Amino acid sequence: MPTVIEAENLRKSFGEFAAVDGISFQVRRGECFGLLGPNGAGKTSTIRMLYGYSPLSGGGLKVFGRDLAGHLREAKQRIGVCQQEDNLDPDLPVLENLLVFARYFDIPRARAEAEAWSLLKFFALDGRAKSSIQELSGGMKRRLVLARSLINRPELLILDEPTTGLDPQSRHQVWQRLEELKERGLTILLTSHYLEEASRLCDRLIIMDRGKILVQGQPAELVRRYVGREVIEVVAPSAELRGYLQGQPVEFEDLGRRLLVYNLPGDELFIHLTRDFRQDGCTLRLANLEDVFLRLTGRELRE
Ligand SMILES: Nc1ncnc2c1ncn2[C@@H]1O[C@H](COP(=O)(O)OP(=O)(O)OP(=O)(O)O)[C@@H](O)[C@H]1O
Repeated sequence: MPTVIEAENLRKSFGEFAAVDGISFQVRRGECFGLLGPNGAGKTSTIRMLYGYSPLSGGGLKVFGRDLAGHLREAKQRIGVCQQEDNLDPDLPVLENLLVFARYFDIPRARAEAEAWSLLKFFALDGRAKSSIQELSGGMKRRLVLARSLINRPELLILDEPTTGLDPQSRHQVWQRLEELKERGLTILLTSHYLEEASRLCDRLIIMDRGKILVQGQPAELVRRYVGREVIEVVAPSAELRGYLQGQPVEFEDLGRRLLVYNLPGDELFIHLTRDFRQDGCTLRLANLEDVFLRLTGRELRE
């Protein structure tokens, strides 16, 4: 499968500080690729380089098979970008926001109008075409920004935290639309600090922390490799339970108010804990990407 993005030892520094500290990854055509990590991991700094908004401090970057710096103008015609902040024009109604944006790509008016209406329909905003931006809810604004990022029919869509700040219902609505775009073959690169978003949408992802890549791979595979199938979660663990676990052939992560037990040999431990440490409130759940981050760093993804 052809490669859409090839990042080789990519670096971004602000003075002495390395926000992106030599990361390498490839995004293939048609896949949804994620950059997952806590606040400050370097996700936004990375993707700003990918769409030419911020120059590299070091390393190499090819987009659509060619060095990005050497064909930036042409590449920008083929990329859609949705930044974290809703930078819509508050002085223009919904439809005009799309049409004005289309001018940056020299899209003829008639084609821009047809495209804009089709996008408004796709994002369930066609009833709002004449509304002012101030009248829109947070979810509608985000869907409009997404619609705007598709006005030039991009081959690559870059999304910086597409659902941050949205309520769960709006978030699911955005996920459904992104899944449909994926099915149509669009290549998507997104950043996120929601593990559910990353697991659901991404074919492959990298987990970043402090400017570096911790791991990369398919979400389910990473969970299997670093955590296993299930995890016992204990809320407010007692000293007795902690003492008991010390003597068991399991690994656990003690976060103080929460304790997580990994690499469970079978059901016996959970049965034992729920029987003999009933007051500790143990639950058994499926392992997830948050556990992977915790296993690798000893810290929580969302602190
Ligand atoms: N223009 C800048 N000048 C100085 N430092 C910066 C600048 N932009 C980002 N940083 C720093 O670089 C680091 C990475 O920031 P970045 O925004 O890339 O992280 P992030 O993973 O996208 O986090 P978030 O989820 O909060 O957006 C942070 O420590 C941030 O303070």
